[in-house]
Amino acid sequence: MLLVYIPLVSLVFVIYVKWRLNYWKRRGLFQLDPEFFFGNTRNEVLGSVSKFEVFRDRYLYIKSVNRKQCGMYAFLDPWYLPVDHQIIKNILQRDFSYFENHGMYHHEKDIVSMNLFNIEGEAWKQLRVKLTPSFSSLKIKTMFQILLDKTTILEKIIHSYSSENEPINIKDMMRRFTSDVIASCGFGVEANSMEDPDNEFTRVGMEAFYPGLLKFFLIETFPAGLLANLGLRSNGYKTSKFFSDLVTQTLQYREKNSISRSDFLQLLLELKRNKTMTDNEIIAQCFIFFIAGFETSSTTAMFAMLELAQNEGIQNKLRDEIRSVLGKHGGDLCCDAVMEMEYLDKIVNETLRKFPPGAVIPRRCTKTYKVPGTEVVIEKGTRVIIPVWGLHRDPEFYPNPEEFNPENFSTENKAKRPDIAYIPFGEGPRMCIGLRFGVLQTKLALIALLRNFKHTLNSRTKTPIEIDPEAIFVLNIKGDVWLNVSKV
Ligand code: HEM
Repeated sequence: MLLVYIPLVSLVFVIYVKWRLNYWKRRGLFQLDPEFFFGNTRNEVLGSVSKFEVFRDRYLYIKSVNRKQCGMYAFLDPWYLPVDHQIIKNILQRDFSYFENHGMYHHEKDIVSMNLFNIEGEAWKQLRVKLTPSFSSLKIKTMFQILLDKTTILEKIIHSYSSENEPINIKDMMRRFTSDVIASCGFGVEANSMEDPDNEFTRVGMEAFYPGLLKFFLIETFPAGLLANLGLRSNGYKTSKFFSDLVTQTLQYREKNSISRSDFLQLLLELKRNKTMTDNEIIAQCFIFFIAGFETSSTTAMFAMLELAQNEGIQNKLRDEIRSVLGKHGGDLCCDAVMEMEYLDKIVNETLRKFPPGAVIPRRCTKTYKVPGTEVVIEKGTRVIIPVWGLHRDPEFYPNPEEFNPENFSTENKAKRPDIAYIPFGEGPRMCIGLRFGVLQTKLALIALLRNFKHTLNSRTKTPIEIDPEAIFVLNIKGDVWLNVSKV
């Protein structure tokens, strides 16, 4: 009997898989050739290649065969990949109401997962409205002094490396700088990770960022309710507990001692006093500010330094600008001085173009959508991938996309391409809420590193660089980046 059933069940399975992997063809959409069962994601799931590079190259391939969009499969799950800039713009802006969710795992039992990035629909809208004032230019100006204090520490540390003629591991140093900034501006906690390498904050941040491919696969594949009830914590049990305890204790301390401080937690505490936010909601938002804020900015500063260390002319020009603007401000590193540094702005933009931390942006279709100007219909529930890195490396928008050229951001060159060709912070109502803060901390790190020091690439840095396949949420380099530093 078994001999009859096994081949029969196998046959039914094969037919089912093939039928699933024909989903896009049946809907009249060009599709990437899927592999049996794995679809188009085998190499990413096995960790042999970075999913960010895969999507960048897919974008370039699909454009090269003159297609505007395509279908693909994560195992048997159909995903939609637009490459036409107008379709992408519609999804992110005009037709946002069809694609308002990131489609990320979240469940109430997993407190930190209920954060602004993950939650959906009406709950997201309401929370976004409540949190937006916390990130206004004015609020960020009130945190400037905290940022400045951390910048001064960074500069002192760089000074000691140069005096001792020691190379700096800039990847690690930038992580420590941004985690100290966010811990302090976020919740008034002095993480001191720049001075204390074994600090808990950096460890916790790394655990959240590198969950491992297996856990990522589970989260992407199985229903959130099932996983949460089985005890899964998307960002690790220790990370969740660390944040819950830290925020709860800080909240209690401030309430008990009537302490007020100009940081994000204070703004959340005011929402709690107005009865518009609960303790658990506060914990989740503190968590996402830390997680979304530290690795994105630290990799931006790291990639910028990697480029500058290899482009002496650009590095010198930037240092000249920093010195000249600070000179006009009597040597005072103030918010206005940072805003006046136009070349620095171009360099940060060019870094975010060449190496966008959010190299793909996920969306979930929330209402069945007909792609304008085509017959293609995207069903409710379909995963959509916005190929940010592909747009940023598209020769149609950037004539020499592999070259690090800050002049890509001259007024003249910006006017030559559509705005949507540059979206390191996403676009539309769901774009990054911490944009200003992220850019400011990156710029301050670069000022501290460059105004009095010259950097070159140390031979311990592996070139050409490799992208880390295990970096799942934020684009990163495999291995470390070492720089020689000397006083100028
Ligand atoms: C260079 C620095 C940064 C980059 C490149 C970056 C990039 C991004 C991107 C690509 C998104 C998704 C946007 C979309 O779906 O359209 C995002 C969302 C988000 N970012 Fe950032 N980010 C940065 C810094 C920060 C900082 C400093 C914070 C907080 C302190 C932050 C908090 C968030 C949050 C909470 C969201 C979710 C917004 C929502 O879903 O409504 N980010 N970021």
